[in-house]
Amino acid sequence: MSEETILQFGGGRFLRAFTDLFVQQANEAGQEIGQVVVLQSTDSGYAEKLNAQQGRFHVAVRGIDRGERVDTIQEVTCVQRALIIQRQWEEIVALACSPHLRFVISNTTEAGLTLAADDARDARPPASFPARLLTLLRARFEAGLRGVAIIPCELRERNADLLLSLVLSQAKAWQEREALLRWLQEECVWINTLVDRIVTDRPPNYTLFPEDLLLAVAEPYALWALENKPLPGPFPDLPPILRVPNVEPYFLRKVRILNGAHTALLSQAMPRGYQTVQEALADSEVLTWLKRLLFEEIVPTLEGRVEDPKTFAEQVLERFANPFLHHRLTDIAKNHRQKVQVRLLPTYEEYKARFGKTPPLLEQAIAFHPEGAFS
Ligand SMILES: NC(=O)c1ccc[n+]([C@@H]2O[C@H](COP(=O)([O-])OP(=O)(O)OC[C@H]3O[C@@H](n4cnc5c(N)ncnc54)[C@H](O)[C@@H]3O)[C@@H](O)[C@H]2O)c1
Ligand SMILES: O=P(O)(O)OC[C@@H](O)[C@@H](O)[C@H](O)[C@H](O)CO
Repeated sequence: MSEETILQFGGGRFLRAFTDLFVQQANEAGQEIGQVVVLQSTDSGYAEKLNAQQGRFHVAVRGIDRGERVDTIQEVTCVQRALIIQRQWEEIVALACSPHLRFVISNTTEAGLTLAADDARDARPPASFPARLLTLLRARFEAGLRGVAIIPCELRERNADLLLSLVLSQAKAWQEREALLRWLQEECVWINTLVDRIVTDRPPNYTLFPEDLLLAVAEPYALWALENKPLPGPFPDLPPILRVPNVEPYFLRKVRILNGAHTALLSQAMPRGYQTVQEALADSEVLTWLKRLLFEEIVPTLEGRVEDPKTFAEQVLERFANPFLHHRLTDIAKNHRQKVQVRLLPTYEEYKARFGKTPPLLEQAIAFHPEGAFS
């Protein structure tokens, strides 16, 4: 199927090795999902690279899966084109009014799920991601077309509900019509999700497809939990994709354990001068600290609330040790303060409330500021 059915805010390595790879695999399995158009929000430059490569790139899946070594590579060809929001807004508005469009997928990081002060209704484009989305959906509504499914991948609790509330706030600030507000809530489907797969750039020693500037490296593990609401068209149906009544327990377990451990690890690894997660965990002192954090402070706050947090934490340690990944600490340190708020502080507060004392390792991790680590 050659129609462009998916509008994707963001084309970073995570979306390439996760949603795009799934769309590719589903298309190859005859599921007829359609093609993706990537929208570049920042000046990261990947749109030019994607277009120069005719939308094609490779995903290497590398690691150990149930004791077996996995080292595969797959070409992804489902990205039709990439558009730059600042320069090609009118083309993007036209695409939003395509009858073929069914899904809007996003990964705009922690920075994307906020409104900008004084965003102008007639700006082309508006400044914030929610205001841009509102403008595109309004164009679609005014064209008399059916709603779409909005599937955010940002690691925020109830990410779709949050995005909808931001879109509605912006719509009220712009005094949009009631009919549009109803259409957004009743004709569009807002799907809360939880994503999980560690994705890194090409490691220095990986020599396949040297001409591919967009090659991403992923671990074999992948989980995409999506709220099970009716969708406007075929969506990838693959083993890593779970349609569930409620994504909350998946979010809580993954973000508090895996992302919490990553963010906390910086406090031990950066001052020691390590560059990657794998290097840091080869240091037995750092590994022991991380295990204590996980099993003495994080897992106890999740017992009885999510399924088997201890086993999940053990699996996370194995995933972190994946010798084929080159996971840079500087990538994990981006937007650090916002990550601490979501990934560590709630555990800290819940630990104090549940056990009546301060968790010492979490306290250390929360006090750490990566900017100061190199000074
Ligand atoms: N890499 C992973 O292992 C992984 C796994 C799960 C989730 N994630 C999510 O991916 C994000 C990081 O992405 P990546 O690993 O692909 O890194 P990346 O640097 O390759 O891509 C970052 C993406 O975020 C977008 N972005 C950054 N700032 C933005 C802003 N202010 N407004 C709109 N968009 C913005 C960029 O355009 C790009 O698409 C994290 O926030 C996390 O939520 C990453
Ligand atoms: O991608 P970030 O910057 O939000 O967080 C860094 C890592 O914790 C994250 O990328 C994990 O590897 C990922 O969330 C695993 O699913």
